[in-house]
Amino acid sequence: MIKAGIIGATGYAGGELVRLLLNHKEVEIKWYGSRSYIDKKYYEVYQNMFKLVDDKCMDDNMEALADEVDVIFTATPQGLCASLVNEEILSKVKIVDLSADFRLKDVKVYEEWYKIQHKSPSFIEEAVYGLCELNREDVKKARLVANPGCYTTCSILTCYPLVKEGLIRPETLIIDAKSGTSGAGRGAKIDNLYCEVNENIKAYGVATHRHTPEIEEQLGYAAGRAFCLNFTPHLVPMNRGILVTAYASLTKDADYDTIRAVYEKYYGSEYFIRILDQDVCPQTKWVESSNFVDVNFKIDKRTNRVIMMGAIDNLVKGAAGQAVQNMNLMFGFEETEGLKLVPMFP
Ligand SMILES: NC(=O)C1=CN([C@@H]2O[C@H](COP(=O)(O)OP(=O)(O)OC[C@H]3O[C@@H](n4cnc5c(N)ncnc54)[C@H](OP(=O)(O)O)[C@@H]3O)[C@@H](O)[C@H]2O)C=CC1
Ligand SMILES: CC(=O)N[C@@H](CCC(=O)OP(=O)(O)O)C(=O)O
Repeated sequence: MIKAGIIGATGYAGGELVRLLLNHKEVEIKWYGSRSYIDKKYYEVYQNMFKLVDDKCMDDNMEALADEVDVIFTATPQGLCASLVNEEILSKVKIVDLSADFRLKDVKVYEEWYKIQHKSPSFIEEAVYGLCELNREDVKKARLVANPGCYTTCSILTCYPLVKEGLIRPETLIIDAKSGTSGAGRGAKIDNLYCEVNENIKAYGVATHRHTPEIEEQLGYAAGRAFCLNFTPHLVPMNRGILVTAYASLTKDADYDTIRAVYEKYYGSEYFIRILDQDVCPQTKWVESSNFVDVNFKIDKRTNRVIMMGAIDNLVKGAAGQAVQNMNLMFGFEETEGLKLVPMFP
């Protein structure tokens, strides 16, 4: 049994971590970190936790926390983890950071897209990008894991097999993505008010969204060359879920069986990635509250393009579920422990 602390336990991603870790056989939560609710009972922030959690919220003192737990999750705004971490802390505990602080290897790219100065660039090189299905062996050895973004997880896993096999032209890739509102966090923002989101759909961050360089970097590693792509996110009136539809020109003629075999090659033995049957398009409802990634594709013979599709729950595989999956690998637990969640429907 290991002890865990969550800095940012009162946010949506942190709250989802609590839900998942309460059902994990090998973990006991010791620290419910907060900024606004210090000394308040955690269940008073989330009444769904009434009679399940009796602890009070604590501060974000990572040094004190490092003496009490084996693993720290930081589910906090961009910049916070980088401002708290140091060598002494990392010599005592493992950290899974759900923010973007250690995802991008080039600190200049981080500072340009996030508009903040990185407070501990010396740990960027060491941090492992925690997309478990692609970096499993490195995650097992890591002290510091950069948990991927929600849009990025879905986009990369949807396109990765065809990029890796050189079956699509990188310069033609366009990723259209849609997210539920929980992706924007629990903080009050006018854009996320009921009247702004309900019965509405809108693109945002067009040509400027900060997940673009993260997707480009990771697909660039797969392609073995720099990637430059269009990524357009949309906000849709649902609580959870990300749906990705990605378009690219094929480098050669390929039929259904050829492309299917490529997806099978990379994902055929992955528990959390489900390659759907021919002509079945992923839906967010089919993965809701689970750690699954549903993927599929369709070849458009008229345009010689392939259309790749993927769906995840942004709070599970896009955040807390993936963080638990990473922790399982880092501590040598069964990778699926605490994560064999059956999707909710309807
Ligand atoms: N929501 C999602 O789908 C996903 C989120 N993420 C990432 O996870 C992180 C958290 O996101 P999310 O849960 O959505 O955000 P929320 O706004 O819902 O939660 C933010 C959390 O951080 C805490 N916090 C804020 N500022 C500080 C501070 N200065 N010191 C300590 N704690 C602080 C808040 O505490 P309090 O409420 O007590 O003030 C709260 O617990 C972000 O980096 C986000 O990018 C990643 C993938 C998906
Ligand atoms: C719907 C919505 O607003 N989504 C957030 C992204 C989700 C997130 O939390 O960002 P990271 O994955 O980088 O941590 C956004 O577009 O900024």
